Amino acid sequence: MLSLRAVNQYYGNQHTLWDVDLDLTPGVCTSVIGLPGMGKTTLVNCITGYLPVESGSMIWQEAGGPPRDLLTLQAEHRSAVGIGYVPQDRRIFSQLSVEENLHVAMLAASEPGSTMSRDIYDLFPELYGLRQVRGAQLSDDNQQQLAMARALITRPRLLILDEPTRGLGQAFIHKLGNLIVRLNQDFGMTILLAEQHLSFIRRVADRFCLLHRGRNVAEGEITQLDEPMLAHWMSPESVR
Ligand SMILES: Nc1ncnc2c1ncn2[C@@H]1O[C@H](COP(=O)(O)OP(=O)(O)OP(=O)(O)O)[C@@H](O)[C@H]1O
Repeated sequence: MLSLRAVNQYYGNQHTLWDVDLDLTPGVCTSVIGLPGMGKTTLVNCITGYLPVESGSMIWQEAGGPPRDLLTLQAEHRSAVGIGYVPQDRRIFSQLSVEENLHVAMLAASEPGSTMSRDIYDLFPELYGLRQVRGAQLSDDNQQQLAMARALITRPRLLILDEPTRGLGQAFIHKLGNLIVRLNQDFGMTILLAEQHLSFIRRVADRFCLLHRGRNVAEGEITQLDEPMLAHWMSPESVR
């Protein structure tokens, strides 16, 4: 579905991503893991188009469709090809109600004639009772649900989540895990999850890609993410 080859990114003259290769397979949940500052957010922002890439390629291809060079598309056009994004800071409109936030997302998706679907409230039943409540008045858990609902209302084929568990309690994290598994297994959605919460990653992801100082140093099935690998790349000593 999405193939990255030799992606390099710089912040000014700071070389941040180094020759990153990554393949996302349809229907598979892949987690980009790594300690803080290793480049997870930078990588997802390069895929969504919010950050420019210095060199490399990103090819998007769906079954039966032609390959498309994502790097030629602006961020808003990448969402139109089927990429939904839930950023770490959620970016919901705090002065708009839940329903207005969802309407804005639908308008931005530029699907002429599409109407607000009740399906989204089937996935997020708590939001139904909060339709008229402004974003700023929602709890953190409900803001996260709204950010996900906003990304899902455009029916993406690839959903990208950047540290969705950050700052949230265990009960909500459990519920979030159930939702991600459901989207992946029941709806066949391809998911890219930037995370560092290991038990959550093990529960929801099929595959991992481990970033260390902006390089993809290991990848594979989630069952291959074993203790020696974690000790080597994800312990405090590994940043020295
Ligand atoms: N806007 C920016 N300008 C300059 N450097 C940045 C910027 N954003 C991130 N960086 C740097 O790029 C590197 C990778 O950061 P990034 O946020 O991608 O890591 P991360 O793995 O997502 O970390 P975290 O888990 O803390 O979100 C870090 O050294 C960070 O300080």
